Amino acid sequence: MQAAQKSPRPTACLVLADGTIFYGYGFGATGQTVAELCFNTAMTGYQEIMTDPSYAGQVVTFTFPHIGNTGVTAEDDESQQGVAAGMVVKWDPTEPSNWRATADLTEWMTRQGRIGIGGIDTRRLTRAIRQLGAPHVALAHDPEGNFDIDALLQQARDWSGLEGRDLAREVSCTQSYRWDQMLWAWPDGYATQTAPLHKVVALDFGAKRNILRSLASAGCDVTVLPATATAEEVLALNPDGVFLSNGPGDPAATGEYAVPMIKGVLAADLPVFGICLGHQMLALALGAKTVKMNHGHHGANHPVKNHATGKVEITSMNHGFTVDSQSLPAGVTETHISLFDGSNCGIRLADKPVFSVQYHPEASPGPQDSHYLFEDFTKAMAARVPA
Ligand SMILES: NC(=O)CC[C@H](N)C(=O)O
Repeated sequence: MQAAQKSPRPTACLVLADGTIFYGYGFGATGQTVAELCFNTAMTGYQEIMTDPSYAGQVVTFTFPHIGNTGVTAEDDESQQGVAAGMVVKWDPTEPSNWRATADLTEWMTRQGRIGIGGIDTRRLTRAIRQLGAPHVALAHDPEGNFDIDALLQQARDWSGLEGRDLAREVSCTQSYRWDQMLWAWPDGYATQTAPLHKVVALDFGAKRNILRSLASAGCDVTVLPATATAEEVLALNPDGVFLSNGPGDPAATGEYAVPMIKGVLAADLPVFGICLGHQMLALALGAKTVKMNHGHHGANHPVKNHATGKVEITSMNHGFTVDSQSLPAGVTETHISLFDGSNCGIRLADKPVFSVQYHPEASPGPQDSHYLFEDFTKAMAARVPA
């Protein structure tokens, strides 16, 4: 008997604002969504990527073809719910084959209300993203295969994009809370800290859980505050240091609340550490500018040069905006640069333990070369002589 043939009728389509259409097979939720399209080159960690709040407003193209092979497990969620708008893959998601899997990816995508499209020539699509610069797209999934292409194209063209969008406020927690979970494995062995030594206030602009775990494992007692917390609210908790999280959207659109809060914290002379959106916000508060990139950096294999050590760190990245290094004011040192395009990847105040990086030292997913930054932060807090 012949094996059942898959229906040739496409059940999903991806419409780029320039009019290019990709047809494929839908999985996960049905319906349609409009977003910016980016690509991620990581070989693993699709669940962490899909649940990273920094991907709000973006559909992610996975350039690695084996997506779905480790299934999903709640332990790997980087936030409470799927936040990337959708996913594009080359093959239909692979069946899970992993002892940690509690569900398969397609079922999880349905539960999360996220649309997936498989059967796409992701190499061709990635080239289009590089050429067009992160295009606006409409992604639709209909099991009957009925698509109103003109309407989808119009939606992609009408979408206002991420520039000027403040999404951090939307994905942030609304109430403050304490974080107490450790990493299950520390890069140099297992987490050893039992009693937290440093009181840290972490501003949640869309914080990934592994960042909070990394802080806790480095010896921080972490209190998380909503994105719009003021400097007074931060300082009222009497922290030893302040952490600025990653998050989605345009950093410049958060200036109304993030910049005055950071300026207030800097005036209190506390150690400050920022990651990704937190890095961009710190740069803005110090007087620098941020700009939109052509297609951003999204992957787990990006080489970054650390100017202080001369070493190249392989890093995890996810950003579509960047700090304009030409705009860094006097007193702010560029500490790291991307070896892909020379863009800024880190800053530090010359005379204070205030520093931030554009990439993701929490490595979720990704390499752990830059984990030392969490220790640099705790060392700065340990060295601090309270006023
Ligand atoms: N991961 C992040 O924090 C991303 C920061 C910002 N939304 C950007 O795209 O550049």
